Amino acid sequence: MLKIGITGNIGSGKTTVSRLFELLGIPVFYADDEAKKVMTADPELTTGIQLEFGSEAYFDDGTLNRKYIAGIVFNNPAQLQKLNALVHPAVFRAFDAWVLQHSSAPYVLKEAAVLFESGSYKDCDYTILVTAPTPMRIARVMQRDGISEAEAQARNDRQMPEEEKQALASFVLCNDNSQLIIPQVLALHEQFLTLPLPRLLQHDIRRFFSL
Ligand SMILES: CC(C)(COP(=O)(O)OP(=O)(O)OC[C@H]1O[C@@H](n2cnc3c(N)ncnc32)[C@H](O)[C@@H]1O)[C@@H](O)C(=O)NCCC(=O)NCCS
Ligand SMILES: Nc1ncnc2c1ncn2[C@@H]1O[C@H](COP(=O)(O)OP(=O)(O)OP(=O)(O)O)[C@@H](O)[C@H]1O
Repeated sequence: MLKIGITGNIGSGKTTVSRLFELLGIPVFYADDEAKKVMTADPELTTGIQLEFGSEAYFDDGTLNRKYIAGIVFNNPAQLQKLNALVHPAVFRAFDAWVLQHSSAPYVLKEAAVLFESGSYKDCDYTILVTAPTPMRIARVMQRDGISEAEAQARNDRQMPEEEKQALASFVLCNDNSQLIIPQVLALHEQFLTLPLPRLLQHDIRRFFSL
């Protein structure tokens, strides 16, 4: 069974695109959601996070104080690295267990904001990058989350630039409204069902034709 990573910088539309694959019956593991789950459910992790970021990291009822943590980590790369080092191993383990539960699917998707930054793309057979220009992505996130331009920009600045990700991705989906997204998803789905080329070969073909 193929494991396909799907990512894109903030506001690119990777969750929207992943939902389209779900409509086609493809199981999707949402790493960002899983991260939040383990950050409240795994006692070792909650202790580690409190030791690193203080007891304000959680509300009295045990829920995660996302705004507080976001305020720290998205303005300080070293703090973000510490949080990633605590959280990512637990998410990787959860993904491995999840894959075993979906072994009858033709392929599965792992949706992750930091697929390339975390190195978890190396565990995928193929990767999809969803792209859109930065101002469009920032505007989408401001509208979706009701955050300021500076807050959205700070998160964007903590991510690897889109151009660097394009060089690593097996497939690129353009979600800037210049091309319809559903036909792009359908074409990729057909390809994954019928043409499971090894990742390296696919990557080399794309590079050869400058796709
Ligand atoms: C700091 C937290 C609590 C903020 O939560 P909040 O609900 O406000 O944001 P959310 O998780 O939905 O993230 C929104 C967007 O921020 C960006 N983002 C999130 N985590 C990271 C990260 N580690 N590095 C860079 N950008 C990130 C992504 O574009 C993401 O889609 C949360 O993002 C978090 O715990 N991040 C660290 C864990 C992590 O890496 N998760 C993602 C993949 S496992
Ligand atoms: N093609 C599109 N046209 C207009 N709006 C879109 C399009 N694609 C996504 N959006 C909207 O943009 C916002 C961001 O999309 P989405 O949540 O899928 O992005 P994301 O890459 O998962 O973001 P994040 O990294 O913040 O989790 C959402 O409100 C979504 O409805």
